[in-house]
Amino acid sequence: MTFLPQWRWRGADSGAAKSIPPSGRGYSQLDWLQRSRQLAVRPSSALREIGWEEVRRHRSAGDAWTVVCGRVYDLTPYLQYHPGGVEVLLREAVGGDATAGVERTHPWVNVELILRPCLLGTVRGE
Ligand code: HEM
Repeated sequence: MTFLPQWRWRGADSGAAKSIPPSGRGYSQLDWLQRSRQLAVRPSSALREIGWEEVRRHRSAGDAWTVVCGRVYDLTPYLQYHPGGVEVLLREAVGGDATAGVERTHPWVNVELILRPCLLGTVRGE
């Protein structure tokens, strides 16, 4: 059996070796679980309604908000742990609505659970 380090496995569709996540060891979903436990989950009293114009202002790798199913998340700490890589999130999630992308690529992923410490509130009007 050929051993592939976890950031260079073969994609089921392409067969080509991928180089994601980009940062090497220490960025698996289990590492995120460990990291996320160090982040405080906001109490429900701290959650708020957030407008789209505010979401759109947080659109960089250092300040990355997104919306999935009407919930607003600060994705910044999760970016480097995303198994699909950082770039796709910056392109299709950050500063906007990631719901369609999640549904298209991995509808089975429990975003609500994974991003629990990242939850900021809900989108106004949804
Ligand atoms: C914003 C919240 C998101 C979370 C929490 C998340 C989480 C995850 C997780 C856990 C996986 C591994 C799934 C598995 O192996 O079964 C994954 C893979 C992937 N994600 Fe996401 N994702 C998010 C958004 C997105 C978006 C918006 C896109 C693209 C539009 C995307 C593209 C991908 C791709 C392409 C993979 C597959 C990587 C591979 O195996 O080659 N993700 N994501």
